Amino acid sequence: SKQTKRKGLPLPPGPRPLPLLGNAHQINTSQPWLTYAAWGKQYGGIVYSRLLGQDYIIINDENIVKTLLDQRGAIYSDRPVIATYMNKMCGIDFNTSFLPYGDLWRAHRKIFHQTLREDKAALYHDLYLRKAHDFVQNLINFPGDLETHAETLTASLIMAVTYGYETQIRDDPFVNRVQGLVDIVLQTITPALSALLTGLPFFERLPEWFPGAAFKRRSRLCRDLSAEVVERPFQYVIEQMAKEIAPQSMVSDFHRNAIAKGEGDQDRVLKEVAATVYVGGFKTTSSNLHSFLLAMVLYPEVQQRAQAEIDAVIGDDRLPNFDDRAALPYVEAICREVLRWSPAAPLSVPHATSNDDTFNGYYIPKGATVILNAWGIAHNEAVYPDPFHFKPERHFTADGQLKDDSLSNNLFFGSGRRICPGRFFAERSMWAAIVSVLSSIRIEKARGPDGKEIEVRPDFTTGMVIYPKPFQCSVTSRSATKEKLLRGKVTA
Ligand code: HEM
Repeated sequence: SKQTKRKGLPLPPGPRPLPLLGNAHQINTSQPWLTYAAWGKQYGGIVYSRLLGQDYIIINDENIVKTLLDQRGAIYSDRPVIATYMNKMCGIDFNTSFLPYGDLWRAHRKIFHQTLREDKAALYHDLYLRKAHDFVQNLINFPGDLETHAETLTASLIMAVTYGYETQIRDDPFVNRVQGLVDIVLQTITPALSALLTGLPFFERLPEWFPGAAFKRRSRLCRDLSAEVVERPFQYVIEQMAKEIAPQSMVSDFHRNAIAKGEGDQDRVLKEVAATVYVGGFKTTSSNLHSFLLAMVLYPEVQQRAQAEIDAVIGDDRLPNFDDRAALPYVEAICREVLRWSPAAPLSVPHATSNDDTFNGYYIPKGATVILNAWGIAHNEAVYPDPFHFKPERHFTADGQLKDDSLSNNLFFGSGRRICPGRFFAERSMWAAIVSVLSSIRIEKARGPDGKEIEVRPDFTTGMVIYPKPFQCSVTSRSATKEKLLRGKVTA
């Protein structure tokens, strides 16, 4: 056919006809990355499939990810048209993540680069630690609500770094508004839309997906909420700046510079970028923290080894800080293993080609959705033996050195020009939370009334972003001194 013969080259191999919908039993509908990984084994590192007239290229190999998404960034940096459409439907047109590859997207990335690149993300070290200490105290006081604590930590970090705004522990007006918007977005990103984004359904049968009355109501609510999410916190910073009491933040930083350079007209883009931080950073970061807690419950020997490392370096009379980071390689390996063991975005965020291309003798059509199967790569036993086992040791060389890799330069933050611009901030806030938890508390399986341990299974939700299903655990303080130190740092 015309499709397969263009340039005389075949499309990459893949299942034909696609065993889809009619043959739903052949695919795993709740974890499409499993199906993609199986296709990877059968057809190779690059696979072609087609759904509802759309071309999908699925990549199951890290080297191919680098070659295409990274080295051929000029072709592989667009987003699928359906993603842009989804932004509109959810009332979040401001969202950088789904903007088409073009000038507006470039203006967004420029602001991210100026405010959250590595040296800028490092300006907030005290903040990451202070919020991490609040997190540990919440875990000690209310161990039954891990997910809420992970989300509270993430929300308060995001609001502080973006706007210099200190959130209230409960019912914060800004957080509630953004949370409302995130909830609507999650409701709107139905399984059907996810299917179009990722090429495989997250559902058994094709449901109704076209906008009905409920959807129209929702989208009006979305637009109102969205306008507030973009405007209100920004105005807050401008007011704080006028009173000269605005702390360091992404918005105050950029705004001050822009005014100094006579570029005050960048405000609209700045507002949109700031509002995007929540959309991009909230569920992903809290998912990783939640997975870390789950791993610690399931792998007590890993927890003990990390605690021994921390105790040897830090002792009992202070808490860890960023100066200790290089001396704690095992903690570093735990952070890497969290990202690998349970990638928060198992299929990353889909890219799209803005031109035809050829690769290894295959034809890659323009407009194809390109999927990075992050979960599949992370669980390829040829690269990561015993892939379901949480094993920080795998990040060390045979002679005991931490492998030459950095946490932020990691496939699980995506690849190429669209790579996650929040990775330096995410990486540092994750490290601060993980090292603070390990140094101050012990997390274990909870015990039932019969005194027996309550079993915990590593079960995860499904969707574009995944996180552990609720599990029980017990939390105990490791040291009275550290508990006091934690409290000493807490803001009223
Ligand atoms: C551990 C936490 C996080 C993980 C695992 C993560 C992961 C990702 C991934 C996989 C992508 C897609 C990259 C690609 O298309 O190749 C992405 C994009 C993005 N992330 Fe993150 N992210 C995290 C935290 C954050 C934070 C804290 C922010 C905000 C500061 C953020 C903002 C964004 C934005 C704006 C994009 C879209 C970039 C674009 O389309 O150009 N992320 N992230």
